[in-house]
Amino acid sequence: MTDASTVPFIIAVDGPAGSGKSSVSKAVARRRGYGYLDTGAAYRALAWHVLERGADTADEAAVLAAAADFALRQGLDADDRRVFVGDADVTDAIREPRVSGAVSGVARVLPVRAQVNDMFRRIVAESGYPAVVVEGRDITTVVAPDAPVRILLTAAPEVRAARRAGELAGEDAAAVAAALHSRDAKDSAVVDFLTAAPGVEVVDSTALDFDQTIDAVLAVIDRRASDVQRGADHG
Ligand SMILES: Nc1ncnc2c1ncn2[C@@H]1O[C@H](COP(=O)(O)OP(=O)(O)O)[C@@H](O)[C@H]1O
Ligand SMILES: Nc1ccn([C@@H]2O[C@H](COP(=O)(O)OP(=O)(O)O)[C@@H](O)[C@H]2O)c(=O)n1
Repeated sequence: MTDASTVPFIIAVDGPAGSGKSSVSKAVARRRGYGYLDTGAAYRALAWHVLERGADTADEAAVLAAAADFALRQGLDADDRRVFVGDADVTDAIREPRVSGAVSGVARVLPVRAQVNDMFRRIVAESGYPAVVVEGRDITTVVAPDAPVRILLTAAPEVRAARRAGELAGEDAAAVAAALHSRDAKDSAVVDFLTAAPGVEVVDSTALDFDQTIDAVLAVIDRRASDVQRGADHG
């Protein structure tokens, strides 16, 4: 599945927390042999890095300083979700509530967004995969606005909160829900991932189970890919 001469076909997936972006994108990538890029993991790793330096992500100068010295390693293999900052394996640490609570501070710093977006585009371009599913908040609008497939994955707020609470065993469900909604409110002040930009297809997973959501996303990919092919045939 790796051919460095291939320009990857990008499948851009955005949506709020707990909508299923990571799990659904990963499953789609596995089924099709595509690459998978979790852009939120990079923001989380940078937030971890800021905290590790004893700083606060509310301090923009501290975020910028940490970003200037940020050695992130993250692959595109859906079966290898490990994330490193330097030699530290931060795969589990970046999912901890202290990092989730700090990450929006990193995400609101615009020069940081520009820096990580360049990194995402480079990782995808050099990946060698025929196609890459890239998921986050601003992939359909900023990182890859020309992607042939652009999807906004949504679900009702209470459904998203319940899904996230189900993952964080031992955490208080009401506290998890409050943290998730507060993070969405902060994040959506920076980029709009609650409404679909023109040309972006909405997949609402509120009433869909996990497999049905995967099928809905695959159906969009196949439809868009055949539109692209038809355009090429007639162009
Ligand atoms: N359609 C669905 N039905 C039920 N559970 C789902 C569905 N989509 C995702 N999940 C589960 O919800 C949780 C949150 O999904 P996740 O992929 O982490 O969301 P996001 O990346 O958008 O925050 C995971 O445990 C995942 O397995
Ligand atoms: N493209 C992206 C992806 C994530 N983020 C930030 O990174 C955080 C973590 O993203 P995530 O995708 O891991 O979050 P979940 O949806 O998994 O809860 C978000 O809360 C945003 O602050 C962003 O600003 N832009």
